Amino acid sequence: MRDFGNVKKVVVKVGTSTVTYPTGKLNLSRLEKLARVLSDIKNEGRDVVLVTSGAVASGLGRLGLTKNHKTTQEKQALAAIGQGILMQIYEKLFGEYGVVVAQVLLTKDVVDEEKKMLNVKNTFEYLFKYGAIPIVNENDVVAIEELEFGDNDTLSAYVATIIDADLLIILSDIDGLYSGDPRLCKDVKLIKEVFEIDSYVESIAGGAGTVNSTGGMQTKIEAAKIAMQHGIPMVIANGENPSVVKEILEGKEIGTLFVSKNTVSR
Ligand SMILES: Nc1ncnc2c1ncn2[C@@H]1O[C@H](COP(=O)(O)OP(=O)(O)O)[C@@H](O)[C@H]1O
Ligand SMILES: N[C@@H](CCC(=O)OP(=O)(O)O)C(=O)O
Repeated sequence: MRDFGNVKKVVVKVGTSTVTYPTGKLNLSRLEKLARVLSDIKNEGRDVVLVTSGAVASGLGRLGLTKNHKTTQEKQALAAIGQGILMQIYEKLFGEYGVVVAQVLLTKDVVDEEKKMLNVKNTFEYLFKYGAIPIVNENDVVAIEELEFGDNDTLSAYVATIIDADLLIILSDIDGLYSGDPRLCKDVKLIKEVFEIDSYVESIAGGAGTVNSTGGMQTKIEAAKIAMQHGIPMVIANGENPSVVKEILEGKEIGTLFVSKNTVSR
């Protein structure tokens, strides 16, 4: 068993493959379960942040387009269309559980500028005071790094450091970090715990698995580095059934845990 009994602040990141179908349409049954479990862990008394991808895919889905060969500018416009679609469904689903949500669009440079970072930190603080669940995505109209490198994973790690989270959970379309990309290699094994991001870990992390996703395991390892440097444990788990979030918090050994050896248990 893992000891997450004292986790007060938790950041949960969901990838494009978790919230949308390859058609770009919303995966409603999954989103319903996600809203339910996050509302539930909020009711337990925790501060919860949801970092969500899926804006570009939702834009594609709404327009009936496919991803192939979209330019960065096209993706920016699609993200602007899709972001509203995402917020509309989150507003509806969390609203059913009486939970207030807030849209927070960020760019990663907030961590480089003290003034901006303080503004963001203060906003999160008041959102928690108001009992809201901040729903974060990158501001793709302003920043293009993520659209090119698929980096909501590292954005979620930055958010975890800004709010001084006790745990970061990344939900993906795979059970965790394997000894090789299961889509490409046979006989790969799930790695349960990683205590250090060394050259071996970097070497086994490959790119994205599905048509609308970006970043793959590489950006999740980058996220783990950031989290571990700040003493924040991170778990990668399969978001197929979002109720795993609750099980992870209960200490069940699900997915891959990244924890620096000198991190005291939170
Ligand atoms: N070593 C690895 N272990 C697990 N998955 C890997 C690995 N290397 C590459 N991948 C790929 O990373 C994918 C998950 O990342 P990604 O496609 O970006 O999804 P998400 O939308 O959840 O961010 C997996 O489906 C898998 O194909
Ligand atoms: N801001 C983009 C996120 C792109 C991205 O990082 O996607 P993913 O690899 O699925 O987490 C969007 O909402 O489409």
